[in-house]
Amino acid sequence: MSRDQIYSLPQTRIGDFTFDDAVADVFPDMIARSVPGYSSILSMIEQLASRFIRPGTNVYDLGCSLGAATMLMRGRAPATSRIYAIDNSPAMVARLKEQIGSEPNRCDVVVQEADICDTPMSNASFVVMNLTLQFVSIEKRTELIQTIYDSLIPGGAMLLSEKIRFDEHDQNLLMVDLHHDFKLAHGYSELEIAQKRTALENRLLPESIDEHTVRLRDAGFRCVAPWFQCFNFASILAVKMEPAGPGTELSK
Ligand SMILES: C[S@@+](CC[C@H](N)C(=O)[O-])C[C@H]1O[C@@H](n2cnc3c(N)ncnc32)[C@H](O)[C@@H]1O
Ligand SMILES: O=C(O)C(=O)C[C@]1(C(=O)O)C=C[C@@H](O)C=C1
Repeated sequence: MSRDQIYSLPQTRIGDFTFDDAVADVFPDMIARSVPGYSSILSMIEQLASRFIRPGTNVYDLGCSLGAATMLMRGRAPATSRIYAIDNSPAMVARLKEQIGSEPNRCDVVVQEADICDTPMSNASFVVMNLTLQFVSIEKRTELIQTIYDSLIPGGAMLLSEKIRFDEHDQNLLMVDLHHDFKLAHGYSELEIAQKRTALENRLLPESIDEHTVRLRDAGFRCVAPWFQCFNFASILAVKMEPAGPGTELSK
């Protein structure tokens, strides 16, 4: 695995962070050393795939990067389901297309270079947005979450992982600081951390768990369960409930 050294030398002008060839080349190392709990989240995506993916349905990995979640889900998905792995970074999509082929007795994987905000979705049993919504402009997030909700079959689920912010000032500072310590402990220098922070400033827009929860509930998800948090990263499972059976009280 190539080591991420993108921000190791001083830069005179730090441009906005982009998912270009340089990032795609080192992405597995970058994300493992930058996101506390990334490997745990991936292994839970695999577990959830077994539970939620239904035969004959679609699965969406939105902002799939190099397809880490897609590969794990494919191992658990019925052969009659289909995974759409979507990303708008040509560098990520090219690498994933090279790697993924058809495998006997495994479901199809369709890799698409597209903006997830313009992607039609339907008949979905499981939708994953692992650290992607944070890069979508805030004005477009509500419509995107609604599109996902509408595309899900009853009983289908969405997993949303995000970098988060905290309303309480001291708590926010503490979590940002602990994330900083995490990066130092994983071999990044103060310079690398500072330069990447500048690059991400206008690109990665974190919201609070409450803001995410309210948006998910407003879209129609009745079960919204934050299930993971480590410092300023969190993951939420949202389930579209089956319609209530005859005689069952609907409690909203
Ligand atoms: C942090 S990475 C996601 C990591 C990946 N989901 C995983 O589990 O390894 C964010 C990805 O989202 C993609 N992305 C950001 N905005 C997007 C958009 N509007 N449409 C499609 N992909 C997007 C980026 O190109 C990048 O590959
Ligand atoms: O390095 C950071 O501070 C991050 O926020 C990590 C993060 C992310 O959350 O998406 C940022 C960009 C890279 O894609 C990998 C990880």
